Amino acid sequence: MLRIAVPNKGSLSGPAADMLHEAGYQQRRESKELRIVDPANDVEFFYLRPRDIAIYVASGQLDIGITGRDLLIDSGANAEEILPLGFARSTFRFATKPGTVGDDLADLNGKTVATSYEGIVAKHLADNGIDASVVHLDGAVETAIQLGVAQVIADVVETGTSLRNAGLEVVGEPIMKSEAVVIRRTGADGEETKVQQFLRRLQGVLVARTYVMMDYDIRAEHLEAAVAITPGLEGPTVSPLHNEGWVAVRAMVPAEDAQRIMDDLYDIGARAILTTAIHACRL
Ligand SMILES: Nc1ncnc2c1ncn2[C@@H]1O[C@H](COP(=O)(O)OP(=O)(O)OP(=O)(O)O)[C@@H](O)[C@H]1O
Ligand SMILES: O=P(O)(O)OC[C@H]1O[C@H](OP(=O)(O)OP(=O)(O)O)[C@H](O)[C@@H]1O
Ligand SMILES: [Mg+2]
Repeated sequence: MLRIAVPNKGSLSGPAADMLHEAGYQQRRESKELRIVDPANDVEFFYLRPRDIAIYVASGQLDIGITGRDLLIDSGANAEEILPLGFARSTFRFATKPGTVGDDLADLNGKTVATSYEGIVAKHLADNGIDASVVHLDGAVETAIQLGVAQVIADVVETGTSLRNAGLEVVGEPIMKSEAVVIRRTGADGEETKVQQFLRRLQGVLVARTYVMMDYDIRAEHLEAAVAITPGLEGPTVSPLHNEGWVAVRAMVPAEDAQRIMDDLYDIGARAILTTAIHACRL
């Protein structure tokens, strides 16, 4: 049975459960459940603190886990990212009160940096030869500056609202970009067939979320121009129509471009242009 770690709280937990549900896996019914078995899919899910997931996966007790890239790197655990999942996207940045330090990393010399991600910050400072102290806080680190615990913070930024509310601004280059990822113990090869099947299911959800199916009719002489607009994945399906000189074309297109593609197809003579959602797929 495949043993999988899933975030039990925080920004990762809801979207991770939604994605697993869309991939056809049973998920827990209430938030206090710490473990469930999905016998139909031969999978066992463990609901763990996001920060601990890389440690469990690295220990070899769990085959795979879903966590944040930043949490994986911060943990220093012997696990690696095998599939990015496109949700819980964030940037990890330094921030401070305006005027405290400039954009040069060297300005952090001698300063105190508060963060919940001590591993990432200490390594970044050391790699860049900066001599700054790091104070570990569990969360709400934006307040550390007002309360005098640090002059600088390093934290997850998504919309920037938390920083603005605390009267802070980002300084320097982003330290890293993060999103939810599937992780596995570095070099692991156990349960290979089941792991690959699990990854294909999640990839199927990612594709279903990012592509739509587009169908249209076009005169045969404009087909090449239409195929250039909708090349599909392995080339579009082209079928003859009952009306001589016309063909029907079917191709997957990126959902975010669908409206522009429909305009472009219309302009070269395509008609009866339809888009439909993809609910699941295996590429
Ligand atoms: N506002 C946010 N937007 C997007 N991703 C976020 C946000 N806050 C945290 N994350 C991501 O979520 C993961 C951290 O999850 P974790 O559950 O530890 O913290 P959290 O979501 O801040 O929850 P909490 O601190 O309430 O427990 C990291 O990968 C981080 O990049
Ligand atoms: O840029 P924003 O959209 O404001 O998002 C970033 C904020 O979200 C997270 O905080 P959370 O609410 O999880 O609280 P925490 O600091 O206690 O983790 C993160 O730690 C930042 O504070
Ligand atoms: Mg948080």
